[in-house]
Amino acid sequence: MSSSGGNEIERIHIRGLWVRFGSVEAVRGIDISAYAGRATALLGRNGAGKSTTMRVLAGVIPPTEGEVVVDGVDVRHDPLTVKRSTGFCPDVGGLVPRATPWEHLQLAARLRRMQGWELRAQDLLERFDLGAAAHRVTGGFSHGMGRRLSVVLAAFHEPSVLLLDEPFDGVDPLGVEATQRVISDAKDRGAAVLVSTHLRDLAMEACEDALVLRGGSAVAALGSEDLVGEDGARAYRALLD
Ligand SMILES: Nc1ncnc2c1ncn2[C@@H]1O[C@H](COP(=O)(O)OP(=O)(O)OP(=O)(O)O)[C@@H](O)[C@H]1O
Repeated sequence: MSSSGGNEIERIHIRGLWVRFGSVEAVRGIDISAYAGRATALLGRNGAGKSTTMRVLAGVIPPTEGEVVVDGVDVRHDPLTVKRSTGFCPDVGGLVPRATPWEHLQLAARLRRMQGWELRAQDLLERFDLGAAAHRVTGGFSHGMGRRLSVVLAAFHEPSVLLLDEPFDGVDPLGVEATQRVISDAKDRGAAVLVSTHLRDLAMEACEDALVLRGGSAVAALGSEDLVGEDGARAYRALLD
């Protein structure tokens, strides 16, 4: 962990990140700083490099080049610690079709040696309206139910870095509200939150900062007030062209 010019704790520190898949340059030299108690929106068109950046931060794929430090740990040196300390809601997948939400939470608790996890698990499932489905296999879940469970799993162990990739996609208003509360609770306990989404208005409600990616590069770092409402929509559109 390092500190910004003020007294903020920098929980995500990316400098000169490049990710290549063969000849495809998914991420082309981006820098990101994200701080304790703040949420940052990662915006950009399809293929801009948002999910790839999230996966690197979660320790799922290695950076091709560049420095990526998550809560003081270099992902290149210790991806396992990074995996444990982050909470990651991937844009797709991540759920075991033959397991129930309760079994997912049980496994997550065992892997992290969490004590007294049951009450928190129950509370999160209720908040996300998944209480009645707690013992149903996820293979039969609707898209929105799967999204909501993925957010629950990411937030469950109260990580210091919460990474939510398209958490609002196909989620109903109650699920959106529960997700906004998870983001705000995470900020209150000092986590840094990164939210990748196409839903600019929802992102601006949850986030203080925004980073716009285009073709794997960062084209703007803004405060959320710059991207709100119709003026914000126009400003955002201009950044995408
Ligand atoms: N495993 C992979 N192998 C090859 N190319 C990949 C792989 N993952 C991502 N890419 C490519 O990298 C680029 C960035 O993809 P990425 O998924 O990061 O974009 P995104 O901004 O999350 O897009 P979306 O909004 O559609 O989810 C795209 O051109 C994509 O095809």
